[in-house]
Amino acid sequence: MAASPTRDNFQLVVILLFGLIAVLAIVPFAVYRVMSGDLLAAVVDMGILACIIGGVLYAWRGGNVAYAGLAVMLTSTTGGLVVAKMFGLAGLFWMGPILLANFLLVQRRWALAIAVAAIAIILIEGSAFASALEAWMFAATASVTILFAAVFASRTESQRIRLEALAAHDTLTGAKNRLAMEAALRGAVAGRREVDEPCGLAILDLDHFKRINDRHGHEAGDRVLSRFVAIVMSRIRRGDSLFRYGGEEFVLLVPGVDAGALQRVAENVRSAVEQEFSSEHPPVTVSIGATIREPDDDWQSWLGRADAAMYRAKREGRNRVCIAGPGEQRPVKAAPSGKAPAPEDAALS
Ligand SMILES: Nc1nc2c(ncn2[C@@H]2O[C@H](COP(=O)(O)OP(=O)(O)OP(=O)(O)O)[C@@H](O)[C@H]2O)c(=O)[nH]1
Repeated sequence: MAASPTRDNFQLVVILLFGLIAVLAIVPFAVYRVMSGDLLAAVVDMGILACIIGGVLYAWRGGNVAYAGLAVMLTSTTGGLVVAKMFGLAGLFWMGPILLANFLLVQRRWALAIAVAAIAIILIEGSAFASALEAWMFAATASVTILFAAVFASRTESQRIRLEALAAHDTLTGAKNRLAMEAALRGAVAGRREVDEPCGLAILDLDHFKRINDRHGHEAGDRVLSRFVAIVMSRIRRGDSLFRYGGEEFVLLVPGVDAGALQRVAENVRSAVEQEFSSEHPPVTVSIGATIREPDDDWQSWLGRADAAMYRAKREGRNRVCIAGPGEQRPVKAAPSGKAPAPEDAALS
């Protein structure tokens, strides 16, 4: 099933909602202006609406949401200024919601800068006010409004960033989680069509991890998992990503490497783990299966090949790196009649 474009895109959702609210708010006024013979005002209303809808459609059809947000903000704020000029104090009522919405549409500093500029233009132009007191009251209320909006936007932003980090990371080890892994592998396979650079993938599985739990307890096992992740993270580049695939199994995505470089990265990780845990009893080691993305891979076949190589590393004695051969697959043992074939896991226990 195709993913909805709004599912993971908060900014796109905000822009779409803004467009919907703009239609609901502006269309009745445009109709009223036409019916009361004020065609110029109706044209202004429809012009503002057309520009906002253009920005919304651009974002919806895959355009850059940051640019779309800026375009929608500039259109609505300019529209608000024109309406204030045409209708005086009554037209100024629109500026409150417009300046508030800007904090949802674009980054805080842009919203703040545009709000200050819009308030300054209205005050300097001055035709909306019958007295200095009115101008002061507008300046004070508008300033308080944008200050609250800025504080609220800042809190919302930091909470959203924390929630996104929580949703993408494994809480025990800090590695990215399986959900993030699937998205990253899908992206790497799709990106192949745009950038023709090689990309490596490795599965890292701790050896005999059950023994650590059995001898030292589950909490000691947890500490080993966290230390393992810290060791791997210290050996990989900024653009590489480590994911917890499940239990004591991890996936490492290494963009921009060929098979030789991938083997060196994996070997470096393997020997670092061996060294760092050499004084433990039992010693902790890792088996690694790695492979380069092939032109006709989907993410599952790519991962499956790395898994087959990791399985071979286990069979060949553990604590080693195996690079998948072309078309390598995890062997299956003959199943009893009537049952689906199962991987030869029994041989590893
Ligand atoms: N402490 C701890 N243990 C975990 C966690 N997740 C999975 N495990 C344990 O990891 C162990 C995995 O055992 P196996 O699948 O038999 O693998 P293994 O002992 O590493 O053996 P090989 O992979 O064949 O080398 C099980 O005992 C799980 O309980 C976790 O989050 N914390």
